[in-house]
Amino acid sequence: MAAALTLSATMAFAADGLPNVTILATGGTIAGTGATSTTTVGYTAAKVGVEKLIEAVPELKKVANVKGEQVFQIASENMTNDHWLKLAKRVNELLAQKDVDGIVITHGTDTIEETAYFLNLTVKSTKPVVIVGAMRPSTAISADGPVNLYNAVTLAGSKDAVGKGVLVALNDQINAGRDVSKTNTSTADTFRTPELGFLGYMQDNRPHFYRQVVRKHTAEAEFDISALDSLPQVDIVYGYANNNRTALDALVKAGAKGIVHAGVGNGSLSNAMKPGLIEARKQGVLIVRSSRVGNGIVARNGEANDDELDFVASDSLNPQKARILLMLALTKTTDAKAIQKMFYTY
Ligand SMILES: NC(=O)C[C@H](N)C(=O)O
Repeated sequence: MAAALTLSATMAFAADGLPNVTILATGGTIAGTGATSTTTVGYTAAKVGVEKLIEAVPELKKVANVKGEQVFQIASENMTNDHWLKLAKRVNELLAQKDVDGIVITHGTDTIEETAYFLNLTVKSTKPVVIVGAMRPSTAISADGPVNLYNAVTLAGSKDAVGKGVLVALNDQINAGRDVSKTNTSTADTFRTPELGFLGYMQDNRPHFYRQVVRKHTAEAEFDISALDSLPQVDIVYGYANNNRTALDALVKAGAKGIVHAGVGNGSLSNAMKPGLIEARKQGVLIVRSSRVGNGIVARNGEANDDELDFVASDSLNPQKARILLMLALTKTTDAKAIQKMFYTY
């Protein structure tokens, strides 16, 4: 295990009594600029640097000693496995330092839920990690970035956030990185944990927690990316009426080691798709049955006989999160039964 890992951590706080929070900036709309103050949709993401983001919220100084680092500057639709590996390694390096109490990551909202789950499984510390974004660019009359950033820094500097896994905080709500999803293309209240609910509120300069995720994460997770410079190729195929296996076959031919099937309903497989998945499995490709529904459990041996087909059921992970767990699982094993266990653990 790498020397930089902190398996259990307490927050030290600086001499002035404030926590030391590092903001890692990665781009997104929170750093976006529009042509006018009323432009809320047709803007350019990833333009404003981390120092400017910090300067825009002088109130941050009251809640933490804040340092900023520009890790990259992208719209989050361009997020890649390489970006995740770089980010997770930097987070682990920083959290191993005694003078870092928490991390905030500013991020585009389109893939926030994926980065949050990736870090939830690869950060080796119990110190708070909070991901934040905005739905409106920094230049908008109604910009949500400043208050979201203020709340995220407050949360990352709070002892209440220790050991809670990677958190996503926007719109005064705290969501778990495992479960949160973007549910609306453009409104400020887009981040939700459908049905299971969010964990708590940010209000009056402090977090108010009401629930906690019981699945393993961060310091308890078994995945170690410290020596990795790539991840196994895992892709997603989508279920829909009148579908076919063309995309699936192309992905398998292109070298996919795993396929997540975003099936209809409870992860159902059409007669057109099923033979392709069975063939792929026979060639050694791991198959995870997930659902495009976005809510609920895909039950093992429910809509397909996973025992017989040697498939994995995604439990409650949506396809994009199932892809992340399958990639990390494949860094440890290619045994479908062992991977199924991971889907019930994380
Ligand atoms: N609101 C946003 O941040 C959307 C933007 N496309 C991004 O994910 O970078």
